[in-house]
Amino acid sequence: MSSPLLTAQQIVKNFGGLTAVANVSVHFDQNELIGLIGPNGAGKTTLFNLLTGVTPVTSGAISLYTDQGVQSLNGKRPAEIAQAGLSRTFQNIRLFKELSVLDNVRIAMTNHYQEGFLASIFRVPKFYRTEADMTLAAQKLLAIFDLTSVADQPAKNLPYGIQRRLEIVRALATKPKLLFLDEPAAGMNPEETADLTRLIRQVQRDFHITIVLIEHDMSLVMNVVERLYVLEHGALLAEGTPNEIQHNPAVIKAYLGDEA
Ligand SMILES: Nc1ncnc2c1ncn2[C@@H]1O[C@H](COP(=O)(O)OP(=O)(O)OP(=O)(O)O)[C@@H](O)[C@H]1O
Repeated sequence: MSSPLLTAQQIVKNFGGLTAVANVSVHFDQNELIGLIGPNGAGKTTLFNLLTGVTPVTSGAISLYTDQGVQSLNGKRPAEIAQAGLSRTFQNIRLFKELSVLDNVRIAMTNHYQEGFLASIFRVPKFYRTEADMTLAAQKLLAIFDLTSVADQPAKNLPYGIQRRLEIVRALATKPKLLFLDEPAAGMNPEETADLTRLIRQVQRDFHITIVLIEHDMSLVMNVVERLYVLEHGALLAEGTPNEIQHNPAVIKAYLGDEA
């Protein structure tokens, strides 16, 4: 039996008259790799924003299962949610472009515990004793992701696919229990997408974390995830294994129709 990590029950988000997320319930278990798919405007990014505190829910309950019991995430700010163990990447790349690859990772580590960029930049987070320890940990992460040779380069010099990889490293630098990836393969060529697929699998396995992935690239999703949720017009259309989803008539009609 898998144990739950995060549950969202009957989540609703209204933007004025528009219901972007309509009564959606999902659960993500420990060490799971889950896909979230659906047509444009289905509410996928909004759901990520709700779960990570970027946008407040209109109604519904978000609960995180921890060693200390169940913790409600409702009303928590993004920094508090990050501290609770949820980390994410965004659709658009959000690196500090002028800073080195290594500093991008070090800042991500410190951001976990401090609110402001300036306040955090020279502080060492709790889980490292010294700045040297933190730098060593950042270097180790870069090595795992094959980024050692570019550690001293400004992030802006990296090719697009490598920048996206660095974003995942930054999200991992906060030592999350749950990692949300919002279209990590967007804009990548097939070779970069194949590399990324391997990387996501490796991260989930080696870091023993739960990963939730929004993705338009169906080959990536179907190859990598264990379970999928499908959203349409803000509502949950289906849930199942990749095989079940691929054969679900409602999903084929709503989303896979042009690929089936
Ligand atoms: N801040 C906002 N204010 C008003 N409407 C919003 C806001 N954010 C999202 N929406 C609307 O909510 C709906 C869901 O959008 P969302 O971006 O979550 O969809 P998505 O499934 O992530 O789409 P895509 O695959 O194109 O990224 C859309 O109709 C969108 O226009």
